[in-house]
Amino acid sequence: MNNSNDQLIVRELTKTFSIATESLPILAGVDLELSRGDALAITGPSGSGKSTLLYILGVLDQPTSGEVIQFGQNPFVLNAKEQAEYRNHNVGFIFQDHHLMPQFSVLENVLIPTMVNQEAANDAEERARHLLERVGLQDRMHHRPAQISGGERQRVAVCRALINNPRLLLADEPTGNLDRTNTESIGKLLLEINQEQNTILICVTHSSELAALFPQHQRLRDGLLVTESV
Ligand SMILES: Nc1ncnc2c1ncn2[C@@H]1O[C@H](COP(=O)(O)OP(=O)(O)OP(=O)(O)O)[C@@H](O)[C@H]1O
Repeated sequence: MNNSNDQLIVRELTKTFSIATESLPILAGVDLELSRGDALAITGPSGSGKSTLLYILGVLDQPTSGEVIQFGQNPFVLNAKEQAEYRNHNVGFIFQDHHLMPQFSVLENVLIPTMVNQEAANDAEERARHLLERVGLQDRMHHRPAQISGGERQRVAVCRALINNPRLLLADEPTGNLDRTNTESIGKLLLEINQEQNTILICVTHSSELAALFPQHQRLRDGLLVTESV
């Protein structure tokens, strides 16, 4: 039986943006249930609300209505400071653009999220080194982001997302700037790490090649998630 402490549960989630007097419904009742170890790719047309959904799941935006329970907790009842702590402890983000700090080394970039997490800071450097070794960057730790390749930069971003041991890993078009070979290798890396660290992995992508690697695939259409046959 599934334990709700290990689950992400979304029921009837809606999101409507209001611009002046216009209201723009984007998510129209999304249902989703995932457990630790699950990996889901979400595809859908441009503007269908994929990033909006991911931002809500990452507690970076509020739903308009509906229920979101993550690991037995509703993060939307928390105040802003508590939400920031919740995100830091539970959620890892990977974006299309790596957002690495150019003036810091690869190792320092991976350590940034530990600076506000005292608990994680203890053995942080050892874990950062271990993660960078895990993704094959043991010889690039002291390079600056400009001194490594695009695929390597995205591997650093993966390590940075993992440094606080998140239970939920969210990737928004993580291979959008990469070629086919790097797309496949980042996709496989995310899926291997998802299994090794028992995370819930959700990846939004336009790449059908990347989505095809995932054991679960849903499409966002007309504000709803629809299962795609694999
Ligand atoms: N803060 C906002 N205020 C108003 N409208 C917004 C806001 N954020 C997103 N939208 C609108 O919501 C819709 C969905 O945007 P979203 O970025 O989630 O789509 P997407 O499926 O991720 O698109 P893409 O594949 O092009 O990245 C878009 O039409 C966008 O203009």
